[in-house]
Amino acid sequence: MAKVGIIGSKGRMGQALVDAINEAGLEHAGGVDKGDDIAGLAAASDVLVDFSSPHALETNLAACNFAKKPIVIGTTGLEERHHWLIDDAAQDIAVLQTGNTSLGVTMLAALVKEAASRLGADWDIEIVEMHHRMKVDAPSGTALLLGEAAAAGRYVDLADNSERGRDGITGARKEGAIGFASLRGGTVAGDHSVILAGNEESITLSHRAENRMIFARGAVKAAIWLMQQKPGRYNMPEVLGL
Ligand SMILES: NC(=O)C1=CN([C@@H]2O[C@H](COP(=O)(O)OP(=O)(O)OC[C@H]3O[C@@H](n4cnc5c(N)ncnc54)[C@H](OP(=O)(O)O)[C@@H]3O)[C@@H](O)[C@H]2O)C=CC1
Ligand SMILES: O=C(O)C1=N[C@H](C(=O)O)C[C@H](O)C1
Repeated sequence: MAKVGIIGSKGRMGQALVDAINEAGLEHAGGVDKGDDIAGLAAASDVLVDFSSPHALETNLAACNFAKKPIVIGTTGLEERHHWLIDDAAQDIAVLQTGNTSLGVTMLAALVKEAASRLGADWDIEIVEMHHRMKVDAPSGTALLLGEAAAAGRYVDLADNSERGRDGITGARKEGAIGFASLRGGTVAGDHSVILAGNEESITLSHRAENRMIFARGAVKAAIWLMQQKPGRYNMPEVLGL
């Protein structure tokens, strides 16, 4: 039976993961939180799943690389330097990083890419997300993933076209911009809408997470799949065949 180690085990996602691991008939190899022994966990696990903090990423990747174990990274709030670290580690071990492990969001991203590629740049794209009051990063990893999908559909770079944190006299919207807005409150597990606003008509593509088990089940599915892969960097569409 495959042994799954959890990074961020006492957190909201870590707890949901324990249920998903049991539900899938896998073994829980143990878990770590801030200050715990990640090297020991990596040695004891067949695959690791990380829902913790960007601050932990470098150490986590080093431990997985040393033990030659694959890792699923669901942690969000990652910066460019974190993606370089992931690319580097993926030369030696299998790594899957995603802002959202659910089937629904993976499908939504494919629909957003398709819509963005078929509609002209005169259709303005805005991404709105709402999460629980404890969330520490914005925009959400999912919002950024959906922004990347829209940008890929338009064959442009998200970094050159995103508009974040509008406030005050912002001036008119730039043509081709992909806008982000983040709401925080209550216990919302994760709501995302991508609005494509044209002249006198608009389309809204949305996803609502009703609870965290959708993320946990997706992460376990990804972990099982990742154990069979060669070193490299992978994503959820590959796991789900979308
Ligand atoms: N990709 C996806 O589908 C999803 C991603 N997420 C992301 O997962 C992450 C965790 O979310 P959530 O569970 O709600 O957050 P929580 O704050 O509930 O849990 C985070 C856990 O990580 C631990 N942690 C913090 N720093 C470290 C560290 N340096 N090393 C090891 N463990 C550490 C915390 O331990 P301690 O209390 O000791 O600090 C805590 O137990 C977030 O980035 C979130 O956005 C969430 C849901 C789905
Ligand atoms: O922090 C959360 O809770 C979530 N984080 C992920 C994100 O940043 O998109 C995924 C999900 O929406 C829940």
